[in-house]
Amino acid sequence: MESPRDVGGETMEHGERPERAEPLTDAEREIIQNTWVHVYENCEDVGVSVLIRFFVNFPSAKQYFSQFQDMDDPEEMERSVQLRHHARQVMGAINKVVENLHDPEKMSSVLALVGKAHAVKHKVEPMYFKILCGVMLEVFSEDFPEFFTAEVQMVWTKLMGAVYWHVTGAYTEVGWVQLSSSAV
Ligand code: HEM
Repeated sequence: MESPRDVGGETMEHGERPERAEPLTDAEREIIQNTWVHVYENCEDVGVSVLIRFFVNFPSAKQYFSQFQDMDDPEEMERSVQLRHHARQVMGAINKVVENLHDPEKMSSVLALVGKAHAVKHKVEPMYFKILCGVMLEVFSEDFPEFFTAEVQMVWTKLMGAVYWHVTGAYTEVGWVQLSSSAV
């Protein structure tokens, strides 16, 4: 099991929520949009790789998925319809965020919806979002080393910090109280 990459912001368990997500500059937005194009062209493959890495390294995250909670074999996971479906959903939501970087309200409403659904419907421990954001960055950087230079990775870390900030904001709004440190 690996320790999660830090995508910025303190965990909710520590109760130290930054007042706002660090805003992106115009140049940073452009960097994200230019690099995302390459990732999104391979949306499904990259999304599936991200989720397999996530579930292999953090097996407790499988508990929320009825169809593969008992699966350990990455090849079997790759064939799971539910995993592939969630990979598309995750990548689709990130695409919406990237498309709306210039519109903070839209970006925040997209992520608030994601946060609310995961808190209320799926009851996912929010710490897993931080972990998954870190895994996304790791896989994007490994799969597209020519685009994800150190500078680009830093900008993406900032975006992932914003994603986590908005998602956890929605958890707070719906009164999430199930705080535990069992995620890692
Ligand atoms: C940036 C991270 C994530 C994004 C953008 C995302 C996006 C989505 C979307 C758009 C849906 C469908 C909407 C809905 O059900 O209302 C969904 C469903 C779901 N998500 Fe996520 N998700 C993320 C992270 C996670 C994590 C970390 C977990 C658990 C460890 C998780 C577990 C689930 C489950 C269990 C479902 C329902 C799946 C099903 O019905 O087959 N998600 N996700």
